[in-house]
Amino acid sequence: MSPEQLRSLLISRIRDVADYPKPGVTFKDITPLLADPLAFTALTDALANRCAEYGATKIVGLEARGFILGAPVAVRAGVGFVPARKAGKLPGPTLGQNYALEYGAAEIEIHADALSAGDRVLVVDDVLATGGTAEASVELVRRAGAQVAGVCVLLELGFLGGRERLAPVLGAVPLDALVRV
Ligand SMILES: O=P(O)(O)OC[C@H]1O[C@H](OP(=O)(O)OP(=O)(O)O)[C@H](O)[C@@H]1O
Ligand SMILES: Nc1ncnc2[nH]cnc12
Repeated sequence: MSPEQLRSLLISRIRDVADYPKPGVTFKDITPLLADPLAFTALTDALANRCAEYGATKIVGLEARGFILGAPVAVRAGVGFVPARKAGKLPGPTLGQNYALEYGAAEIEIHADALSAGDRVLVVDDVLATGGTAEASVELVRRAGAQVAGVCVLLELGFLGGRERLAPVLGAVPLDALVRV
């Protein structure tokens, strides 16, 4: 499948929901994509290819939708999966990071011993909106002593400026969106 065919397939399986979860927000619902095995497999394969390209040794997936996308990518790419969870859910000692997102604020945590100095991490999430979540995850990975190899999202909402916000944080680290609107 060409990149353009992949893009068309993926975008055709993302549904717009007006005024959710707040008035004025158009929510990008990926559940139709998850329900289509062809589209979900194509997405998983594309992200697993990025993982190999960037030489990543671990996937960090962001709760909750980043878990759904990131876990099969880790299996397909043959690397470990590290969950970045919303605060208070991990049982061991954690590192945490507060952040704001398009429609609220939150804190994510990873286990303090989940990553080591030799790890190269691919951060996987479904949507890049304001970039608050991605920025927090990059900070967490670096505070855990690992290197960020790349950030990959299914969908970038370009008009919210996440890419511009992340540019100084990422430097030469690639930020890859399979679909941009
Ligand atoms: O770029 P930002 O403005 O930070 O927004 C992007 C984040 O928002 C959504 O997560 P949400 O916290 O709604 O979590 P969910 O996956 O649990 O639905 C989405 O899955 C991204 O993680
Ligand atoms: N508009 C949006 N749709 C889906 N997920 C999001 N995360 C942040 N903004 C979002």
